[in-house]
Amino acid sequence: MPWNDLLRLHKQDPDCRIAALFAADPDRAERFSRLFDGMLFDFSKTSLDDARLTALIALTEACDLPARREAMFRGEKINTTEDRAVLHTALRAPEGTKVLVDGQDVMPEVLETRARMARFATDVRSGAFTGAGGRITDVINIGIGGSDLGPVMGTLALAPYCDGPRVHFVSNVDGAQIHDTLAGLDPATTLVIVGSKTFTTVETMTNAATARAWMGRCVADPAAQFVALSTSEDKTAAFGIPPERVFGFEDWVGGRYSMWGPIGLSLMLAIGPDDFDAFLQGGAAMDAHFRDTPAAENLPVLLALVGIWHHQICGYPTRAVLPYEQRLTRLPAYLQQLEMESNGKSVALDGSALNGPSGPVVWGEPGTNGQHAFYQLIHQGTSIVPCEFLLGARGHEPELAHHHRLLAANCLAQSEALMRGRPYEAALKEAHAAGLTGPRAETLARHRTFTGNRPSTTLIYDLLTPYRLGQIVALYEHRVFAEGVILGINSFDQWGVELGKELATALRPILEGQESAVAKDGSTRQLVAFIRAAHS
Ligand SMILES: O=P(O)(O)OC[C@H]1O[C@](O)(CO)[C@@H](O)[C@@H]1O
Repeated sequence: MPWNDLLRLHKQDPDCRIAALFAADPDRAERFSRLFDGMLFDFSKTSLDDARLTALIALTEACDLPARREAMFRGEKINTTEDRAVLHTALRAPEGTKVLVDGQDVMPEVLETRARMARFATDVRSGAFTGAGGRITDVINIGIGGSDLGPVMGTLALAPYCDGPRVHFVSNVDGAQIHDTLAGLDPATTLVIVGSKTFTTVETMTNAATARAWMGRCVADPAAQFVALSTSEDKTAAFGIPPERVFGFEDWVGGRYSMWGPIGLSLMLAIGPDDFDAFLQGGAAMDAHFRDTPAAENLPVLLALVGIWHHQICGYPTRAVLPYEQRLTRLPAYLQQLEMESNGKSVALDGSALNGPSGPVVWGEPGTNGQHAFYQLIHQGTSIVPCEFLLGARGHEPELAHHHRLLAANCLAQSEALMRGRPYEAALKEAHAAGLTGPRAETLARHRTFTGNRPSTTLIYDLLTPYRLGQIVALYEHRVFAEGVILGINSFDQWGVELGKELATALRPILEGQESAVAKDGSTRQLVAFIRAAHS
């Protein structure tokens, strides 16, 4: 039983010193790192050794990960609760690939939509497509969750490649966001993209209606400057967007896996179809690697296994994602949806209660900013937080290479400090050297002691190009899938978001004063009363 083996291996040496593993094995860094297509995943600063890694790999065999993976790529309906295939990989598959769903090759339609998107993006970027006031200067992507986070994250990440119209994102139903976004824009030169898989999400439809009313005040035919991205042609037509500006996709693309197709249109408009193609190629390269590489060499599988070691076996409750890459500032938020909406479940695929913990809490912030905020807890708090560092070896600003050297030095210093720590004796010596003596020196030394032995991994690559971003996003997608398979979870549904939506619908007439709050609990009644009072 691999789970029992893993628990036993952890129990045998729960405080195994990572630094001692390095001391015992001069080749540890190489042996616990994997290089793939320009990126190096270094997991040597963890407490994994050969036996532990072998037991983790046995997990992938016990759940038959290779067969499950093939089932996904082959278009089988592995999202069983929604009876859907899971084929976001088709969106980035190269021409010539065949992908069957219910016996039908979906690739001709995928490629046709990709080509239509490229033609439209080229027209907008060149000025061939205009608004009522001429060339499009600004694009607003209205969408939420998977219809927002991927394009926002990608557009920020690839800022050096953005040479199209300015792209803005509105997701929150809080009117403050659309108000502040529209405030600086000219409706006559703005294009509005409404991105929603279902075209029913209340936040998106509310924002879309507000944007249409705003545009309608200056533009005779506002629908002419609207684009829809959705699986639902009926609903986009009912909203008044003509079919030539609707880019459709199928229900086998999950919202949080959808930035590779129509939902990525805002990114394509920003960086252009060629760079968007490079992004797809990076994703496809990671697909081929994930599909064809044995577990011990397979980057997404190894990321999943290291995560399982830390969360399910060592019991560390959260994981920090720390990009030393300011332009990946929204990567942690993107990964929160990808990982927590996918694997935050307590029921296994067969409907039974999950046998152990689900996926962990994922959080983070770019370095070096985080160092001056929450790293204190990471270094000295009582909870151990495994850290995932990401670092580009080069930046896009050669004239600012000294900034980048400092950035890289900080990233490397953090993982070194987390592992090495500073023993009490060293802290005491420093206190003595600073002229302190007796109990004062000892107390200060205790405050300045770092236990160390805190695990981290580093994903390092040359430069954050569109191709590289594609690899990184697909790497994390497959990591989530591999983790879900090992835990026995369906990573592709999200029933846990439904109840809040239903209750919000019921609360709306109560807040409007049309219905009574009497059936609500005391806290909800009190909050309703406070809001109503503020409006009276
Ligand atoms: O694209 P849609 O259908 O508007 O959904 C937006 C988001 O809402 C969710 O369904 C959760 O409420 C996400 O899974 C999805 O990404």
